[in-house]
Amino acid sequence: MVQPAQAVSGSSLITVTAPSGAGKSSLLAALIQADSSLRLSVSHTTRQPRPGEQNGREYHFTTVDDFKKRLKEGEFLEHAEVHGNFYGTSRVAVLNQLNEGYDTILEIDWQGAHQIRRLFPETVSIFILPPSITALEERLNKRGQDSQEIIKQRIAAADEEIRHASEFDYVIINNKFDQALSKLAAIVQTARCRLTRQAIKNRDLFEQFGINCCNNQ
Ligand SMILES: Nc1nc2c(ncn2[C@@H]2O[C@H](COP(=O)(O)OP(=O)(O)O)[C@@H](O)[C@H]2O)c(=O)[nH]1
Ligand SMILES: Nc1ncnc2c1ncn2[C@@H]1O[C@H](COP(=O)(O)OP(=O)(O)O)[C@@H](O)[C@H]1O
Repeated sequence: MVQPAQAVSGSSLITVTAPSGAGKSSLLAALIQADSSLRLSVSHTTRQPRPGEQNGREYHFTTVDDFKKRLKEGEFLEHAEVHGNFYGTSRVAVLNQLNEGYDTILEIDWQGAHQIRRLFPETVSIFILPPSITALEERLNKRGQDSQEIIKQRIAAADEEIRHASEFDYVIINNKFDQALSKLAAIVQTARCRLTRQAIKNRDLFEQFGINCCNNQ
């Protein structure tokens, strides 16, 4: 069986999924700050920017028409509708990052993680749980960036999202932030070793994904 794109350049592809407010963005920001060889993929979304969010940094913000056009043109490695908005991962951007030698994290919902797992079975998938639904609600309120209506919608969706946690390779409960961060860092490190070993076996994917050959294996 052909193996994942992460393998082709010796870089790893990892997915991180969590209900809104569980703390995935905060954990990933801290992880990436401490490790310059890790990169996050910047998704396209039709959601409205929150206060402080910058186009091209948190997301590439776009319209529904533009998103659908990109989708039709095959631009996305995976995509999903989440909380009434479209989200998608740019195929070219991810493959370029992997090619440049960056281990790449996709912060995507369970539907996207499912698509990535089907495309690249060796991808390591991580699900982050909040300690409780009450904590989730408190965190979304404390974050203070969404309306009460949106917060309610996200809390209501959390139950269904959490049902998918058992499909993931690893589940982390984000109760104490520093402990969750240590666990995430350890899992990412293990994933990188595993995926780099796998890379050596999968050179046939270079051509399939249009990736330049690398010299580091
Ligand atoms: N499938 C998929 N999901 C995404 C993508 N980008 C973000 N998401 C997910 O969309 C959901 C909503 O994200 P967002 O609106 O930023 O809200 P947040 O979860 O409260 O930070 C989260 O579950 C994200 O992981 C993507 O490119 N693809
Ligand atoms: N372990 C934690 N304990 C308390 N608050 C947290 C913890 N982790 C994250 N938060 C806070 O919860 C809120 C939501 O976190 P965020 O990273 O935006 O979640 P997500 O990206 O999953 O929607 C933020 O205000 C963040 O500072």
